[in-house]
Amino acid sequence: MDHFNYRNGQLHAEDVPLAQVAERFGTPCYVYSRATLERHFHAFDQALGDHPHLICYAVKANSNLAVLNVLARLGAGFDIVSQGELERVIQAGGDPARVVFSGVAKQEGEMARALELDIKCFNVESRAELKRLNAVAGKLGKLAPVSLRVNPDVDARTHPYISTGLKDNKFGIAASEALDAYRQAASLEHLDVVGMDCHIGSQLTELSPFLDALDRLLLLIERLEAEGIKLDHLDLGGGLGVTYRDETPPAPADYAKALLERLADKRGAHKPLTLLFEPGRAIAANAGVLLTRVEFLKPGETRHFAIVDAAMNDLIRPALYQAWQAIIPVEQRSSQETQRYDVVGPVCETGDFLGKGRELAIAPGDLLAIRSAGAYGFVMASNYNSRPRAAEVMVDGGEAYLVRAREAFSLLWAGEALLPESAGASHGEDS
Ligand SMILES: Cc1ncc(COP(=O)(O)O)c(C=O)c1O
Ligand SMILES: N[C@@H](CCCC[NH3+])C(=O)O
Repeated sequence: MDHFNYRNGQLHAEDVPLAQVAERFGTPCYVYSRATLERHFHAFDQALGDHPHLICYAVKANSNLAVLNVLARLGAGFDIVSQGELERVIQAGGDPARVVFSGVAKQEGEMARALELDIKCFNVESRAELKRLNAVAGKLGKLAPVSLRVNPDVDARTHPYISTGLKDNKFGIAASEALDAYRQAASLEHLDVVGMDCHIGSQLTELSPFLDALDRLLLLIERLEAEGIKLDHLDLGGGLGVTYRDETPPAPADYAKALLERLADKRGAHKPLTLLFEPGRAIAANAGVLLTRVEFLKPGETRHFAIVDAAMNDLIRPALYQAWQAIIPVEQRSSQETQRYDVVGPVCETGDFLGKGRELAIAPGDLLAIRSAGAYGFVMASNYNSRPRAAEVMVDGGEAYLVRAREAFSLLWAGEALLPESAGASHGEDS
């Protein structure tokens, strides 16, 4: 569900016609809907009802400051994977006490900064990380709250590049090793064991892998309790999928209900564990579109190309995962005949496509919207081909705000330097 709809043949974001946004801010341009972001956050938050919980939005999905700010104002927590994401959360008004820090290779400096800000929890992914965190916390005279990310070896049945909960994946601590790792954590002086977490993959469209993972974690929690290691929270990660085309993922309410029921079944009268979730895509994907303009139509012998001004450097999901995202005209035309196009960008790679074989009625100069681009869109953009990054706009009711300007060309060489004139003087000389 989102707030991108046609009215009088014009695609709108909330009450703003997208053609107007393109006119004002240029293309390519990401457009986000505040109302959709809010609705998606509430869907999770309300689904948990009275059960103690915290929704920690996964910043990696979309780390635009305005997006983070919208969520911070709703009282969201945040799941981060780098100091960069932490600084963005703080800049956007997020509460560090609601931040959980995931990732397989946290550096000492990143740990120190997170400890200084007193974040809620470190989701630790290896024994070596436990030791490093203990040492950093010791040096700073801090007690680091930790949860161990357990790899439950559950098949998330998603794209192999975004499956994270299998033995073969680099993430987390194997379930078979977890008890021992918890004992180690509990023995380290500067660590405070507070939770357990897992994240088995992204774009999951079925409930069963989540439930299987939960069952495995609950077994471990029981064993830990028997040894006197008591946890306050259980973090079930993110991963809930969205509809890009015809997928039918469970709604956040059904997903939460199923997990709460399983928890009630298995934990009975135990003191309730606070539940944490780390949704990224389910909150942001359908809250954004990428606007692009048709530069040329290029008929070919075997296929026709619609060459647009957005490219794989702006949205890499189609090229990287063969992901399908809807591409629709911003202004509907009834008169033109449709044609099948490969929608491609200006980048010099055959892999630079945004969609293949799309039926469109378009002419050069027309605007297209690539849907479901609010998550893993701008954040994965690059400057490949020395292309500046697209603008980002947030729509709120009838207003459109520029929340990040299109990158200036000067940024493409900021921080670089030519070699000094003297360099290379000895080059090629006989020694
Ligand atoms: C640890 C962790 N938490 C949360 C997420 C967010 O996942 P999603 O966007 O699928 O909800 C990810 C990415 O898959 C992740 O690696
Ligand atoms: N970037 C991926 C999701 C990665 C999830 C991160 N753990 C995508 O666009 O589908």
